[in-house]
Amino acid sequence: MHLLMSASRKLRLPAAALSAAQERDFELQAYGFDAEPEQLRRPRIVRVGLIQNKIPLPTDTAVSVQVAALHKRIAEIVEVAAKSGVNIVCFQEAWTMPFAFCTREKLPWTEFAESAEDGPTTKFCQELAKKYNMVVISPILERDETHGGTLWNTAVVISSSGAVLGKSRKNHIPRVGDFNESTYYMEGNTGHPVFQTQFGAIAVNICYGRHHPLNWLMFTVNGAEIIFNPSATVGKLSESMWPVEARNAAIANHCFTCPINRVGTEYYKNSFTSGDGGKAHHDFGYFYGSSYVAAPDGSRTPGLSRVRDGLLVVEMDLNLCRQVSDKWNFKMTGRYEMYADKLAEAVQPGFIPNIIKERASH
Ligand SMILES: NC(=O)NCCC(=O)O
Repeated sequence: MHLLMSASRKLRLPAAALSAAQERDFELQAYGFDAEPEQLRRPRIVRVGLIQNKIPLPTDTAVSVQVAALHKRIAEIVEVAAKSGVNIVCFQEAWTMPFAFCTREKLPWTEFAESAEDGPTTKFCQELAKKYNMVVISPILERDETHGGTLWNTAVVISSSGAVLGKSRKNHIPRVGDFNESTYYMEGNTGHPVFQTQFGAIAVNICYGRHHPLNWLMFTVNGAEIIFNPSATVGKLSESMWPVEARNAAIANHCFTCPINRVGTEYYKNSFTSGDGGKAHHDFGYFYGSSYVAAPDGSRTPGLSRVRDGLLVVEMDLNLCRQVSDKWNFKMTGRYEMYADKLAEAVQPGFIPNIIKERASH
């Protein structure tokens, strides 16, 4: 056997899970990654579930009705995740709402915001977590009443006990295409938290943070073994980058990465523009799904559908992270002290870039 040649293999799921997925009209795929046996550590096997979905109702439906429909849809998919043995489930970015930030309108979209600590969606997820002994990662639009009712793009992490373990706010806010999110919330202030769960050390790098290699790095500096990347992104803009970035992050940081994207096209009654000379339009384009999991050795699962709701179940042995690290030594060979010193200089106003030029000859 080749050392550390883990490729994703197909995983068999219970017939009850497969038939429920078919009845409920979503794709169900399952894969596994292996690691070498070790003498001193037992395998650390964990199953993650990635859920991608379209919004079930038109965007001009009453806010509470849209939220209730999304709760219902997710509950029926999570039930299948439980039947499939999932230990940690993650939903897509801002999963309780249409991705309406393109519009720049405040109402009704800001009404989707909820408390991360005790909002109705967090309570809903706490029930799921307790019922299925599952860690739930719930990315929502957060309203922070303690700080003037400010909005944030936040992933709430709920332990399998049902307790809120904490939250991780989106560090990088896009200013590209129709992603007009900077109208609503600021760059997150929670840093790079890692949540120690009974199934492993996990972190959440929300959507656009995917394009920032140092953002991934910092989560693993804090010890993340699995980094979830709940996203909302569209075909024309990012589909060529999607298969590369999270996979590269898994390799560069000796961890598993789990990018998730929503599906479908969301239509808005009022047209909007985004300052790029384009005609006013009513939608973002299509969200292309394609959620997948990448492993530290560079292998990955196939992606879910580009158009259908889906649940991707992936079993992994977390021992693979240290095995790949011991082989490639990126953490050991990284010159972090050199980068840290130089970056500290580079962010100062008086910084002079180190560029060596040929002297003019006379
Ligand atoms: N939701 C979000 O940050 N989207 C930005 C576009 C992208 O990162 O592909």
